[in-house]
Amino acid sequence: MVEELRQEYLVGEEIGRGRFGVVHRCSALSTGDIFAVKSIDKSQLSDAIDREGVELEATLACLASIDNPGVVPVHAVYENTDSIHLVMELCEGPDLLEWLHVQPKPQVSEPEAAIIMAQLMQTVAICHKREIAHRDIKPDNILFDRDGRVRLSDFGSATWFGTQNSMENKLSGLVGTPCYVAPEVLRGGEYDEKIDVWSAGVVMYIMLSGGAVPFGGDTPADVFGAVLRGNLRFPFRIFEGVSSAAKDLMRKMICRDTSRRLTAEQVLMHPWIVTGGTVMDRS
Ligand SMILES: Nc1ncnc2c1ncn2[C@@H]1O[C@H](COP(=O)(O)OP(=O)(O)OP(=O)(O)O)[C@@H](O)[C@H]1O
Repeated sequence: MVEELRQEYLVGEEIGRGRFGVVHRCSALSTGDIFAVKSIDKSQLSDAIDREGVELEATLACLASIDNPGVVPVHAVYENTDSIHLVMELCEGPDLLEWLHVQPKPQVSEPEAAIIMAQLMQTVAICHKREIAHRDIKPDNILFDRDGRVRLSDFGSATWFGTQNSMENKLSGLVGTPCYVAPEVLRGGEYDEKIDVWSAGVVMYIMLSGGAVPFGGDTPADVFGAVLRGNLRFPFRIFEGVSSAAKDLMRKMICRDTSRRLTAEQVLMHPWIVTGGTVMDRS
């Protein structure tokens, strides 16, 4: 652990763990304020893309969180040659994945899902305006603060697509999580920030289906095949009570043709979001 972190914070119990990071609760020794600290052991990162991601994570998480209440604020960063530690606001609530598992009813209601989607897409729209693509939107990276407000976390796969960074603002690299990743990422060519809209659409589908994924399979290869085919279906037994407005929005987010896929800004203007998921036309 970096010495300055040890001098300024008391690191407590583990509260989360991902592929790269271990997250602990911690308290500032000077004020007693409670935070979360995500620690990444750099020696565990064998892949060049992963190493690049870790270096960028702190910078992009800070940039994304300025005047953007939907991103977990980063309070301090400590780094040495072996590890990097991000001291962040502690999100007290469960992440969306845990929250979906503790739902007493099988499906999230449309108004509940619309609030989550509106907050998520406002956050994503601000990130995209700042030329930051998150590239790993999924329920485990959607946290809730103590007021129940959505906080997008884990900028470990994020990248900056500013004009000086890459030709014609195009991105590349195989990143993301199988069920949520957009087909253009899997195809291996260039892509843009609309990959986040696809992943957010998959999150919406999971919320309204009570946990079913649009593109599943027994192995990652099966999932990738299903994503590449991109054949979006709304099985009647699962989506019987879901409005056609919600399905219309999901079709426009989980859309293989990127020129027709909505931008994050356009998602915010869709009638299902604007009416807070209260459109009553069931189909
Ligand atoms: N600020 C926070 N407050 C509370 N819990 C957090 C916070 N940040 C992360 N966590 C918890 O720690 C877990 C792992 O964090 P995170 O997703 O950032 O790690 P990671 O190694 O980058 O994960 P991934 O495998 O998704 O790349 C999260 O799923 C969440 O439950």
